[in-house]
Amino acid sequence: MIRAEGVVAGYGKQEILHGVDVEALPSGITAIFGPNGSGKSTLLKVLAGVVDVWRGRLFLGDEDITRRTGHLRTQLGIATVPQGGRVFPYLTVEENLLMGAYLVRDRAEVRRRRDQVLARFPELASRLRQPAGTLSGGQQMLVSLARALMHNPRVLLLDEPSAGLSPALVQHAFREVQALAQTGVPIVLVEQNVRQALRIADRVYILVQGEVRFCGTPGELAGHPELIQLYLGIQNRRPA
Ligand SMILES: Nc1ncnc2c1ncn2[C@@H]1O[C@H](COP(=O)(O)OP(=O)(O)OP(=O)(O)O)[C@@H](O)[C@H]1O
Repeated sequence: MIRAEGVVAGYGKQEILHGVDVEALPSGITAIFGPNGSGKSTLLKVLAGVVDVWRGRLFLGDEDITRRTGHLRTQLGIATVPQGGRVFPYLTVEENLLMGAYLVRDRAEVRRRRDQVLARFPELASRLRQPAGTLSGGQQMLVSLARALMHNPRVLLLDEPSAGLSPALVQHAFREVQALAQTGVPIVLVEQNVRQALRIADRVYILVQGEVRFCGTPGELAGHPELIQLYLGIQNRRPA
């Protein structure tokens, strides 16, 4: 699965990640938590190929992808849903979905994936001709997830799918993410909403100032109330 080994990366001259080792589970949800500015989104961008690796290596399965461009990584099956979901607002829902399969030449295959994705997200099926920018925040998030699935990804990188959603929609978004993971797509999830994310995570990393401070299961994390309180802002002993 996707793996970072001793990754050092940053912006300009500013080093943000100082030798990060992270390995996503081959199935299920690997959650990355940590305080604001600790480098979580940067790590996802490094995995996606948006931010360059300065030192260290990245692997997808056995393949070294450290020097692969973002475009090539997409071809290899790494799909990203950026923070806030981001749809193409003036394109219809259907056009947004088709953008997700832009690498696929075979039209029948594109139709097959589209039908599969719409079966997964039936509330989008009745809105195919609607400009995506006119959908609610929660629906836009579904469009982003659906578009990422059109890639038929080997791994899905999700950056704060709950950002900007109302509490009811947050629940909905997490249910969808969990359901996606249960279909067999491994997910790397960056989330501020730690309580909700802990309910669905299978492995947890805590990143602090660009370094990994914890790796384990949610159950193992529950045995470290000091980490939970210090870095995740949760007061009670049991996180979920
Ligand atoms: N494009 C950029 N150029 C320069 N610095 C950046 C850029 N993007 C992020 N940074 C800096 O990198 C550091 C880590 O940011 P990052 O967004 O990865 O943190 P984060 O853990 O995802 O934070 P948050 O939880 O607040 O989203 C921050 O100090 C941020 O200001």
